[in-house]
Amino acid sequence: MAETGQTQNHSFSTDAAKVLKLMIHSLYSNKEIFLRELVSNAADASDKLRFKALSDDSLFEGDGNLRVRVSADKENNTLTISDNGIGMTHDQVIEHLGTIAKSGTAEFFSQLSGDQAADSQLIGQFGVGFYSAFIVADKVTVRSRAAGVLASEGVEWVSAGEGEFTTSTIEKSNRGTDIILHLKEEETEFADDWRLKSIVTKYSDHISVSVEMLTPEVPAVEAVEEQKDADGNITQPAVEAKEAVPAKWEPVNKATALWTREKADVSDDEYKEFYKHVSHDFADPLLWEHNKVEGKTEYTSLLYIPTKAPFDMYNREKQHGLKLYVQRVFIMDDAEQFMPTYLRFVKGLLDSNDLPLNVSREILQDNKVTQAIRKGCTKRVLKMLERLGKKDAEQYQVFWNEFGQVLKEGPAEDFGNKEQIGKLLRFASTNEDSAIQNVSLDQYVERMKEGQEKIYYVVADSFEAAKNSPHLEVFRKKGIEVLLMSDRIDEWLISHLTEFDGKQLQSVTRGGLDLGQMDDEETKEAQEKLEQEFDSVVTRIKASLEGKVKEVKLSQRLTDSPACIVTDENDMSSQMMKLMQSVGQEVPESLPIFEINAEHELVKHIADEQDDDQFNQWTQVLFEQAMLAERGSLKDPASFVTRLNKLMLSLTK
Ligand SMILES: Nc1ncnc2c1ncn2[C@@H]1O[C@H](COP(=O)(O)OP(=O)(O)OP(=O)(O)O)[C@@H](O)[C@H]1O
Repeated sequence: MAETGQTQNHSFSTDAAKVLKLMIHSLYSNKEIFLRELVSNAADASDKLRFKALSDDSLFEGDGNLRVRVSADKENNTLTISDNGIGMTHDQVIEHLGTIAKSGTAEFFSQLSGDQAADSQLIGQFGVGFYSAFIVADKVTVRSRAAGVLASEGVEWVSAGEGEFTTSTIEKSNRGTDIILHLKEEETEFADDWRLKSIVTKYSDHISVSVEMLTPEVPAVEAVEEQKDADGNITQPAVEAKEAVPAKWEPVNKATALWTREKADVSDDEYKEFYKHVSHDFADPLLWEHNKVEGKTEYTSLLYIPTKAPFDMYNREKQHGLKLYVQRVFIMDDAEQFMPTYLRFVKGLLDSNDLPLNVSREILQDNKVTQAIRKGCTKRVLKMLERLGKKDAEQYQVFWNEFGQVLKEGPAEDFGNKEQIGKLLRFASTNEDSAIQNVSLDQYVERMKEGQEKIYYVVADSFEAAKNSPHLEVFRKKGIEVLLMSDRIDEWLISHLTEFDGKQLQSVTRGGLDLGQMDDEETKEAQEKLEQEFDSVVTRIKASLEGKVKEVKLSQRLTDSPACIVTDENDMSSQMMKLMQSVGQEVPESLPIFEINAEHELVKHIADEQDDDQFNQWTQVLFEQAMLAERGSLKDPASFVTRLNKLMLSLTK
């Protein structure tokens, strides 16, 4: 560490100047939020100290009255946010304030467009926290001393937000952090007490730490005796003596932890502001629920569903979870034990009366109370979403578009709530043939045709591929709805969601197609007749494709295409094979079933072909075409092209 007074120069770890410039530009129209961010950090620092002091009281250094102070100096155009929380060491300052952003930043910032409205949403998702100070300041000084270290081990961090910062060791007698903003010339409004007070009450009323501002000194008043002129008229009224009232720090926020209040006493705006404090999100939440649970396990939960997904939501390793309080004392951030991974977008907090104050992540892991709360919270979120889905389809769609992919991990992770999660899923379907995923399984079941027993779906690489799959032909003809799935996770989802509402989910590309009672007797008879007629052709094709197919069948699913590939009931689906291959996994060899459409002109043509060589060529081409349509690639594409060319050439003769 440097000697006191010695200054060290550092560079920010990313393209900081650019990032800051973009951020300032994007957030400028809502610049006052910098104060919310800084007060929020200061309140967090107080919470952290209170928690640490549970096991080491001496960290309070005799001052357990934790508060945040906001003060302005008009003359020097500065604004100071000061806390007596946990503070930071020299190394922590470099770690926390020297990294403008976390991993994935470069990629994230490449998405910014220069359009202020769109960018501010993106930046909000990203969370700028401390650095929002640079929206209004051209220089920021941070002076901090960590709780429990010597006064001489304070640290000062200074930066103009242009890619570099300096640190030096300072003497700081009081514990905690002072953030001093040297306001830009045009931002004098933030050195005005009234303005500051109104921002603090607007954004920070609900946080549990007291935010104080200095009420200026009222000077003493000397007593004056009443004086009258000769006619008895008062020329000088009496003035009573008053003692000077010294300047005083007074709380300007309510400082009652919002979740401890009665629901009926909390306004929507207060819930929204509190969300921004706990989540570091800039946008309003989509919905929330606040509950006091009584009974065997007692706790309060305040759970929020965000409107926008954070930029790194798909990273399953990313920290997530709820803030945990025990008897109103902050214990930890990101307590992931209370939410399953597929609900990792849920933000908010829990306050438990049943956990010990010295609870650690390890204790939480294997704890009955944790399990009961997790179960309760999971059910609550699922219910909350189900209600939204029923009440407001438009809002639900906003949710689904942001978080649907994550929710699809649910049935695999949370078997017990499979049916409940199933109700929340939305898919594209042949009902509308649009890529928008807005069909629920309940809606599907409602629309099922008479005699239809299963829920049909197709999984493909893209929506277009799913929509145009030859396997859908007979379903379209009969007017049976099929769910069109094309998200990467869908195959995984469907392998865990095999039933809904007592109805089996059935892939249209798999196994024998049994449309059950939906085929009338006439159709069945016609099919049997065709099968007899084509018996020898099928045997011939089978011989021609020896070693390449498991079986050859007359298709019941095709109307327009000559042939298609079907996966045997117990084999791995084409989509799962592709998924495994894409992550470098070995895929067990399994032969497909080849189905031909006896009504198709090409198939009729082959059936009549007497020349064995020609017959083989046609069969191979039909087979390879079907493989291409289903799997997207061929083992030997060059031979396919040669064969096709040869056949086309023969047609020109
Ligand atoms: N007043 C403070 N006292 C102690 N530590 C602080 C203070 N302000 C900031 N920090 C530290 O600096 C870190 C970075 O703060 P910053 O506001 O940039 O991000 P954040 O609050 O962690 O999250 P987000 O980026 O989502 O806002 C904090 O996590 C905290 O460790």
